[in-house]
Amino acid sequence: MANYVPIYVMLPLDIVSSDNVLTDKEGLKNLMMKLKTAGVDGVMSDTWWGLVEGKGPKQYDWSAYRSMAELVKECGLRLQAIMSFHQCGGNVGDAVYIPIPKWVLDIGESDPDIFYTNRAGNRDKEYLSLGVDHQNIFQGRTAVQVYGDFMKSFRDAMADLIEDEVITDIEVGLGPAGELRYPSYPQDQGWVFPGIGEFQCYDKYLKAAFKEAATKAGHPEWDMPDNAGVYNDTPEETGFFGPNGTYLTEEGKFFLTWYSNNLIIHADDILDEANKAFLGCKVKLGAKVAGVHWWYNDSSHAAELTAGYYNLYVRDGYRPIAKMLSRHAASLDFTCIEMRDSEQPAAAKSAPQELVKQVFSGAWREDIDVAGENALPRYDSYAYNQMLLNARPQGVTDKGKPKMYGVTYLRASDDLFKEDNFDLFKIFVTRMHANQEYCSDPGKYGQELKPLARSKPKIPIDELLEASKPYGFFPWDEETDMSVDG
Ligand SMILES: OC[C@H]1O[C@H](O[C@H]2[C@H](O)[C@@H](O)[C@@H](O[C@H]3[C@H](O)[C@@H](O)[C@@H](O[C@H]4[C@H](O)[C@@H](O)[C@@H](O[C@H]5[C@H](O)[C@@H](O)[C@@H](O[C@H]6[C@H](O)[C@@H](O)[C@@H](O[C@H]7[C@H](O)[C@@H](O)[C@@H](O)O[C@@H]7CO)O[C@@H]6CO)O[C@@H]5CO)O[C@@H]4CO)O[C@@H]3CO)O[C@@H]2CO)[C@H](O)[C@@H](O)[C@@H]1O
Repeated sequence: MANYVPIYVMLPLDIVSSDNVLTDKEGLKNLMMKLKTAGVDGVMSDTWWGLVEGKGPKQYDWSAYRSMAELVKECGLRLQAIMSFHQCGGNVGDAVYIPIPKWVLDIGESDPDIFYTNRAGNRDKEYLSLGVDHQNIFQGRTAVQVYGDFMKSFRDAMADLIEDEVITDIEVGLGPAGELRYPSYPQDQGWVFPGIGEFQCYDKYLKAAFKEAATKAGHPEWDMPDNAGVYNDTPEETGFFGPNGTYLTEEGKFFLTWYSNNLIIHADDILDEANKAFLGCKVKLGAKVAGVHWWYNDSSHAAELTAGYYNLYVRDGYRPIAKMLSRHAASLDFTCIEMRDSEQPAAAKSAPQELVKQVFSGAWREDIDVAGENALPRYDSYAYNQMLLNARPQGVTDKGKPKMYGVTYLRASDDLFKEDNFDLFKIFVTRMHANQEYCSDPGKYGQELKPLARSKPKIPIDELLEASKPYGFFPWDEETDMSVDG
């Protein structure tokens, strides 16, 4: 079974209503039973902070999500639960609007700087700015404490389902769309693909933190960029990302290091809370990293930089993240594994295939597990074959390595269940399993769940950054040996 890659399917975003009720239990059960007939291993679902802690601080109501998780068990599936500390709405495919809790938004009324802010002063209410991670302003708690309490409450509410190994994965929400990133490309502020996006660090908390860092570095005169353009610019249109741009100067490098380090520290702190919350539980922690593939082939990697991934030809922006995850034994869940370079518009200088290779290679070098998702809904064999290739980049091997820890398909929908689409999807599932029967015991394919041990000691940021030295990629086959067409 060594080559078996488990496959999960994302549940619809709106299974729980805005008043925190599981609206169509029967319909959801049918959907899951249908997925079960395809042989999938499990499902992934958001658990929205805005719904569960919506009534007030620490007033958790898990009843709807418990019902959902019990259904998962009844259907013989496993559950990957997302700790969704973000808003639903504002990203590609967001069919419903679920804000963060009202009592938190109310705090934002008097202190709008709790939200990520672009240079023009626009606030993004999808997720709290990491600038307030350690600010004691949430009715006596810091943001990190609020996230930690939510996860402990989840563990208490779901203890039996964790014990029964129904809930096996915890995706820790670390930013907008649940991904570890800044909201640099918000559609509701006018961003369209493939705009370079904007830095989002102009709230008062992050501005003060930057001034302090620059002063400590002996440059009190350094400031955040004022020449990085606007959402839909190309790199050349800006002074920051253009040829010989500011990003290559000492001041630019200092800013980019600070901006991207913030994200790593943010994730490290919250994962530490997650580790404490799930200590001793047989679950795997995971963190999502967004597939920002546009402008990857431009020297500036502008879109990755504004998202907080300080990745250049001469600097690996992802492996330090993987190294940080290694201390929590967490998986890196990367989110554009279906895409091929040839499908992208030339003007976007996009390279999803190389990006996937880079991110996966870095993670495997740091000895952590890699999981993945498709970024956009796809039902065609090209997308499935690309996902299969990335799941086992060297095909079926004696040792079953390298291979992904799991793949989560985005997403269950009426389109997926159309006869032709679903028939192909079933073949895809079988191929993910390397043409083997569905297996209910992850131990048989080397993924036995062990009780979560305490995170290893903190790795100083300078040590994490040693991993930014670029290395080559792992060897990758040209095409999968498990094509859905075969
Ligand atoms: O429940 C869990 C979470 O779920 C949601 O978050 C997930 C999110 O939904 C995912 O997209 C993913 O997030 C990332 C992703 O990793 C990043 O790569 C990035 O996505 C960008 C994408 O990579 C870019 O290519 C670009 O996409 C644009 C695309 O390139 C354009 O061509 C166009 O696509 C249109 C297409 O032109 C149009 O024909 C049609 O196509 C569909 C077709 O109609 C249909 O028949 C079928 O064949 O499928 C076709 C493909 O969908 O519609 C397309 C879509 O409108 O526009 C695209 C959008 O501009 O930009 C993308 C960014 O906008 O960024 C994503 C967000 O960070 O993973 C997330 C995490 O799981 C929820 O948002 C979360 O709240 C939940 O927690």
